Amino acid sequence: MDIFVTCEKIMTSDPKVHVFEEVAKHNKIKDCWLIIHGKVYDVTPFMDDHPGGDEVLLSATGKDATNDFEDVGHSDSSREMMEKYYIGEIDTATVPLKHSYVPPQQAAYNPDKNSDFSIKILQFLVPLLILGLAFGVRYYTKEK
Ligand code: HEM
Repeated sequence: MDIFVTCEKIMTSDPKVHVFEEVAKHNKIKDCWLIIHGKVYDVTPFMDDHPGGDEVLLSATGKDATNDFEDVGHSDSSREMMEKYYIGEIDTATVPLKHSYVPPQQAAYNPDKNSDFSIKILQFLVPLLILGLAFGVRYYTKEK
């Protein structure tokens, strides 16, 4: 009876909650932990057998690997397989936020800017200069 109560306690007891910093340390072939869908998996025994290879599993350590896992389109059987490696939950508050891309600030387009103004002046002056030059050449080379 006592054993039954102990077993029930273990099965219904709260899962271990890991902090990100601790999970991220397990980033080796012989010691590899992953965070997928808020759960922590110790996939060390699975490294050699993972059909996608051990390199991808290693590259998914030290971060929330949910997107990497889902991007592959893992089968239902692979999801069932995961249960074998489940070792607890992740304290989501400790997971660093993803850096989202912030586009560089661009100066608003302003047609009255100085550079635009000088281009307009040049557009007007250059043809005048060419015309003046042409008249000058004609004047000095004219037979007297
Ligand atoms: C506990 C975690 C994981 C388990 C149990 C697991 C299991 C499996 C299984 C059984 C397959 C064979 C295909 C299928 O049945 O879906 C597979 C393929 C694959 N997995 Fe995982 N996987 C895990 C995590 C990951 C992660 C985090 C990544 C990515 C970083 C990954 C990348 C891949 C790749 C690239 C393939 C090969 C797909 C192909 O060539 O068709 N896996 N995985």
